[in-house]
Amino acid sequence: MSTTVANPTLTAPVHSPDPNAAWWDLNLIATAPQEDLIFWRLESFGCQGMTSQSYGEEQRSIHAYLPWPQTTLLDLAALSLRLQQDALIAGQAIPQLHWERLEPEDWSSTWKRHWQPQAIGDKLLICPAWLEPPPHPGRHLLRMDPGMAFGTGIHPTTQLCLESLEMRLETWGGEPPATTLADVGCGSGILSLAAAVLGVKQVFAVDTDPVAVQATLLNRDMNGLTDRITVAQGSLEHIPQMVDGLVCNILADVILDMIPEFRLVVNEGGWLILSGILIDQAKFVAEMLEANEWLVAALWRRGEWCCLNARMT
Ligand SMILES: C[S@@+](CC[C@H](N)C(=O)[O-])C[C@H]1O[C@@H](n2cnc3c(N)ncnc32)[C@H](O)[C@@H]1O
Repeated sequence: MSTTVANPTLTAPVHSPDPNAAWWDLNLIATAPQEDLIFWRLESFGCQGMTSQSYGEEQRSIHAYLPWPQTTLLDLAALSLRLQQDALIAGQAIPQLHWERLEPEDWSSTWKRHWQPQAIGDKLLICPAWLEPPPHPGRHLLRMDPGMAFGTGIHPTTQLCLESLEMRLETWGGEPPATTLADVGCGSGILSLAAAVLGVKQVFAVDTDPVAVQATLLNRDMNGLTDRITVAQGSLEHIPQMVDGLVCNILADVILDMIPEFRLVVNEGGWLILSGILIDQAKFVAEMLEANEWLVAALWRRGEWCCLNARMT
């Protein structure tokens, strides 16, 4: 059995769920090819903490969470209808949505049960902090407790950024091609941690959400990277110095606004890794990059999501 977790949503305003509130636990049984579309619909609806458990090759049990009582039974019925319509339009089997109410505090621990260690790219193994890591020869171990912040490493956008970082930071002649990096919208800190273990000497992580700042500090210290990662609450303007590279996994709208500012923090010859971008938004983001004298060197895609790698022209 394998497990994937997305925590929490990308498309709703990113905020931290209140562990003192009750939640709806939504469950759908679907097949693997249906998964992307269902995740997309659940995210658009504002669901959080999505998980997908595999049984055999094809079957998936998908869980997602919505706050109670802000979400009424009528809302759930509407979501169910949307999911059915999506499946009909895509010519897929109709998934059945079931829901139950979770009492306060259950939410924060429930999704953790579904999250298992996961190898990403060729060099990383992400392991929930509360589990014993499996053997991981040739891989750097990152122990993560994202708490209520985004960034378990399972969302496609996080994976695309991790894999891009790995490719970018391949050592040539023993020296990694970046010594400083900014991680804008650090969430759990997963990208900062990965960059540090892959060789970046100093990482500057920022996030507007104090919950994310706390999670990054916790994960940084738990992984023995205290002296390599500086964390601040805020955004681009809180990067304290010029950097060689910048990674940013937020939403396309936010990234579009930031693009004109990237040159103010990235050194000559520097590079960008940008995700949180839907595939049909990629063209706008690429055009904005080019208009600001960035060369789009690669586009990596996973499902509906993509990641742009750019360098300064
Ligand atoms: C999708 S999460 C990415 C987390 C992590 N970097 C990853 O790749 O898994 C986006 C994060 O960006 C933060 N954020 C949103 N708008 C921001 C902004 N304008 N400046 C800095 N951080 C922002 C959110 O609080 C959230 O933690």
